[in-house]
Amino acid sequence: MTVTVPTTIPSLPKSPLSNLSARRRQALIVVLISALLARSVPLNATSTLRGWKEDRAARKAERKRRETETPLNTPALEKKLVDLYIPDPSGSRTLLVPHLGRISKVRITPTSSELYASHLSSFPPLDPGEKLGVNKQFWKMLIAVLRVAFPSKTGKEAFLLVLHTFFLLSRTVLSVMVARLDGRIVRDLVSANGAGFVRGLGWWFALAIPSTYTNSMIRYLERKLALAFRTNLTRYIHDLYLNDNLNYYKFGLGLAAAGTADQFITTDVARFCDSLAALYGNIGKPALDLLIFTSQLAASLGPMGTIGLFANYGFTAWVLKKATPAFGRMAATEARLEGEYRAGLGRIGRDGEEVAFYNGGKREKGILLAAYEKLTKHVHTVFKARIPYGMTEDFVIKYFWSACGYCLMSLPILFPAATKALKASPSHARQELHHEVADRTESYVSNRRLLLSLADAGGRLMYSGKDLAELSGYTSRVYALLSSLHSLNNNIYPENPRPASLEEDQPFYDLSNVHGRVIIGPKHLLIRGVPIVAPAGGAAGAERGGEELIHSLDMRVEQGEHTLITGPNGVGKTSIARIVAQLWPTWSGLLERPIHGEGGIFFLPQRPYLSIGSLRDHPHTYAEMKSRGRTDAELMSILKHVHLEYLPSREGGWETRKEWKDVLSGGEKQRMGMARLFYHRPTYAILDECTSAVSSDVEGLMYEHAKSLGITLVTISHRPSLLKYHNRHLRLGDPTSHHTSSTPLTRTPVASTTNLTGLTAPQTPSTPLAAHGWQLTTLNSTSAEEKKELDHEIEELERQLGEVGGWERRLEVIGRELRGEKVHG
Ligand SMILES: Nc1ncnc2c1ncn2[C@@H]1O[C@H](COP(=O)(O)OP(=O)(O)OP(=O)(O)O)[C@@H](O)[C@H]1O
Repeated sequence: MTVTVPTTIPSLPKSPLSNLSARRRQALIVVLISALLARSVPLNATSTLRGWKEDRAARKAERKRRETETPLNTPALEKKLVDLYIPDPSGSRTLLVPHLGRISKVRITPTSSELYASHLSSFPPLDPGEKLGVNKQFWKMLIAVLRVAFPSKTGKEAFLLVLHTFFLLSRTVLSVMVARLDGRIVRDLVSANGAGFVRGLGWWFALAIPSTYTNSMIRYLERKLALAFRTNLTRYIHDLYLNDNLNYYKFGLGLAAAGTADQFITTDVARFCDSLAALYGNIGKPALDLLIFTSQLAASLGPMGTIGLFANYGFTAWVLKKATPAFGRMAATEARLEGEYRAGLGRIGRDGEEVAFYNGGKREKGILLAAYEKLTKHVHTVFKARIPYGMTEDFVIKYFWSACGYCLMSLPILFPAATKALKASPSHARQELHHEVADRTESYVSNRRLLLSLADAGGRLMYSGKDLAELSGYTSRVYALLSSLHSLNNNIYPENPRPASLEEDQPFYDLSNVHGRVIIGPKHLLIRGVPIVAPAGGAAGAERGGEELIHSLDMRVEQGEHTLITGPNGVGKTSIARIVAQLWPTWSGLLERPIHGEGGIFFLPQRPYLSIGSLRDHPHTYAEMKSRGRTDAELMSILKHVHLEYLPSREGGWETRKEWKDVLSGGEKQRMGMARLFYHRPTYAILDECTSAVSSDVEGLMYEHAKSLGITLVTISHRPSLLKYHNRHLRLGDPTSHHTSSTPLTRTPVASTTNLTGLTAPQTPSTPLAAHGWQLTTLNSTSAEEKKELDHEIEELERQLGEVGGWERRLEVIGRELRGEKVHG
């Protein structure tokens, strides 16, 4: 009988569990891995370690403090949360975050402007025609975003990554051990070795504990890593989005990337981080598995088998690359459509009352459904594209790979076995049969398990090609957001050539060509030669530039010069405020204004702004109030001036937290705005229709009070009744024809020119101004001197009127003398 014994099968190393030297080898591997990991820690590890230890000690102390506290009930918690955060002179903030009935203190250090400046060159604007996918541009974008998500080689993320890598390596080592043990158990079973079999089972369970722990830790660390990436990106974006350059406003205006910021900052960033953290595990681990398993199998499969294995990898990668649709572009499109749908929902939430009054639910539903349909249609396309791809993937990885595995395994068994069989003597054959079969069984079981793991690793590596493509989509979204914010922050816009269709005399306002001068700090407000232009970004901006509302405005306001701005709807009144507040650019000319806030200039817009927080938070947070020595009594006296003294008792105290924009009436909201003005007492206030919902009597009292506090008012309004609180009047549009009734009927403009440092308005007030004209007049009756002069004039006229009787008598005498009559006396 011919026995096919594969002598060339190098018997697998004895099980590490039963062989001491093998165990030593395993230990050596672990030591080597640890040494490798230790090497990955940079040389300045001592200081890093010290910093890390200090951090850990601080975190431990904070945890202990929280653990010793008894959880609070909601009202007590709310009382403790009187401050949203505690500011620090260094610019950091300690946030008070409620968590499980206790308050966690989280210190947030703002991102430095130097860091933003150093990152600017990494985020050039994305070319709209850029092809999305796993290409050179993708790697560039990924590296740029990683500078934010993974800021330091010695930071928390690096530590997590090292730990993650360690567990990934451990899992591979454990998988090899399990494969060997599997073979060993079956071998003992085949050779009826009961003791060995039981020992094997014992090791089986012993290995189960580190294996399951390793698997759980891998998942945990992957999520921690994703969260750490997200935290870094989110804080960086928040600091860039909500800074003094008003990037949030400009982003909303559509001057940057198309899309809504909330979708970008929430979903897209989260998806990017999850995808990136998972990809490390999905690529790193299988790649490592592939190396280790291949090296383990190479000894069994021989050089031909190993070459075959690599040829197989190459072929699979090529087939899958050919079969992969543009997953990156699809992911980016899906994110954009999700954003549009989300924006629709957000709008209904925000303007719910208005929609309800207009009974606009049906229309909004239509808009929402259309957005949702657009999204589902796209998702459908993605699903469909996945069918052939999934089939190819499954066929290649599950079936083709298994068949190849069997073939490869058969190579050393079938061919060298024949040679060995010829050489084997029949007397030895029977004797060795038992051992050889057992060895072969062990070898087969171990190899099969390794091959299965290899197929699994290879499969995951190939699947991750799709993940990588999707990551490229998310990367492009996060990159677009960061790049847009950087551009906005540095006022960088794409340069647009002047459109040929524009007439010669038409100015072209391109955002990349803004050269007005803005000086913040003077004690006056000066606008000299500034065009009032509504900016336009994107395609609209390229086509016709910004919209000119006023060709050039000159106005100077010194303290005490209360100025009322009137004009027809849409003429550009609020736009002046937008330019002064620097929401819109100063295209040319000069703008000088005080600093924003206390002691400077304050803006009250048409729509009152009320943040979520306590009633007290509206002028200031509790901590800020305390640091400035302001008191509740002072707050109450301010509320009296705006006739809202009933509010704290009606709403349950100063600490009550509510969605104030829904709780207060329109007039109350506007009066709260005035209360904030009185609290901050700026030198100048630009009031834009901010009392339109307040009754005239209260409005008058508030204006008088503002003036008594020394606040110079620049008011935008349609109410002629407000004219009496101002001594100058800026009329926009054509003042001879507009019907806003802001023209004073009883008060005559005494001059059409301003007498302020040579700033002049058009010379003839009666001349109809151009559609985009303006006229600044000084009103007379509020000046004491003018009043005195007028009194003198009246006295003189009355004196002259008193003389009329005498002159009439004299006229009669002269007439009689001329007729020859005799006149006596
Ligand atoms: N965000 C914007 N983007 C582009 N154009 C805008 C924007 N806001 C306003 N405009 C344009 O600027 C014009 C002037 O707007 P503005 O708000 O200054 O008018 P207004 O004089 O204050 O009008 P009203 O009396 O109705 O408040 C509008 O007609 C509009 O065309």
